[in-house]
Amino acid sequence: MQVVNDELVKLMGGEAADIDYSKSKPTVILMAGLQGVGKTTACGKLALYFKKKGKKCMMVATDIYRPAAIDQLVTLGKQVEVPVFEAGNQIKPDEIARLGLAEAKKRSVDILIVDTAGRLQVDKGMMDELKQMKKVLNPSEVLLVVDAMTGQEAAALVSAFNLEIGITGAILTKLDGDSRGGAALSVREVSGRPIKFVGQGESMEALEPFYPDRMAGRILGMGDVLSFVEKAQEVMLEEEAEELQKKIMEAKFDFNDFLKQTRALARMGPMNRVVSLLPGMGKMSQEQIREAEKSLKIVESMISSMTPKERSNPELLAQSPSRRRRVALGSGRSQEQVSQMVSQLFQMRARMKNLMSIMQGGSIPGLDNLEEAWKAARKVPPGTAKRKRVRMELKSKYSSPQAATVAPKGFGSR
Ligand SMILES: Nc1nc2c(ncn2[C@@H]2O[C@H](COP(=O)(O)OP(=O)(O)OP(=O)(O)O)[C@@H](O)[C@H]2O)c(=O)[nH]1
Repeated sequence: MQVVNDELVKLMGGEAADIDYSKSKPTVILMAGLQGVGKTTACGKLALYFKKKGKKCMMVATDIYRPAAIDQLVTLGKQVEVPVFEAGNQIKPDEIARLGLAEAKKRSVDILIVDTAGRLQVDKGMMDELKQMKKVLNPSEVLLVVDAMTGQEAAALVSAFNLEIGITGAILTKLDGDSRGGAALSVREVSGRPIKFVGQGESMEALEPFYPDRMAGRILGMGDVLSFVEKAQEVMLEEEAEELQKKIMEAKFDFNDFLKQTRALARMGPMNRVVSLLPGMGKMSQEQIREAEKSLKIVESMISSMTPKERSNPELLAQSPSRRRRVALGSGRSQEQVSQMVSQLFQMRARMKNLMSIMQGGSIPGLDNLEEAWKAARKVPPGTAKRKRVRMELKSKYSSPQAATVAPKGFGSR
């Protein structure tokens, strides 16, 4: 498995590839791809990504064929607060591009992102138009936007674009879908060019740099513990986590803590995406994940109809059938659902206490010293060979299938 993983990583370029910034402003990024792959959405996401890095951005709308395309980009521009240059749909795309570039220079913009029209399939007209725009713009990047759901035809598509106009990289979109992202292999293998970003949802925040090692883990169904930890750190402060760990140790985990956890989990992104990051959990079907989400909603509705005292003292509910009846009525659930939920909390307390006592001796079997190793990895400067080696060691140690412990039946599960 490790050998296959390493070969996949190599196949996809080894490590993340950054945008090639031009020496003189603006760095021009020309977006290309078939219709409906997510080019326009990717423009908005890229604009937000660079804006967060402190770059001054502007987008150019050159898709004069699809009626709503210009409005769509203008709307996305408003959403991410990045200006969009458009000149209606009566001027030729390369002329709009020329005017947009001039405007970007006037405003001394750092990054200019040019959206283009997609077609249902690769056609000569589309290629000629893109060639013309490339001549006008002389872009630093020509990014081919590929839908991750594309199957084997991705290879033909990538080579057509690369041969005709020459791409510098790709963006793989819709990775939040069921696909494992195998199209990533075609992009690199066929064009020799790196994937630079991945899109994981319709929202403007759902864009991340592409990490070959993480994608390899995903393709092999080994999850991606490192991305999971990063996401968890984004939604939960370290001190909160420590305070929670203390409560678990003392078997005092209550319904308030449970609510906090479910809300933190919701902030990490769509459940199917979060679950796919956990080793061994990739096998959960979409149906099971939807079931789990439904159970969480039911549990949350019952917790919300508890009094604050009951939330922090679940014993009150365990001892009083009338309290349980009131909660059932208040949440529109049955009394046995409330009783089951209360007893599951106590079971969870016992199980988590047991898990913690194992960890007290060092760590969870198979994930020993993950925290220390993780901290050490983050100290090594990114982009260095050492960092790559440390990440590969982390990866091999914590994301292999044997490290995957099947999660105990969760709270509210059937
Ligand atoms: N789930 C998901 N949907 C996406 C993603 N990126 C784009 N979409 C959706 O895919 C559809 C097409 O996106 P567009 O950005 O309009 O695609 P396009 O390539 O610009 O299409 P044309 O303008 O017709 O060429 C829209 O409904 C987007 O919301 C993604 O990463 N995940």
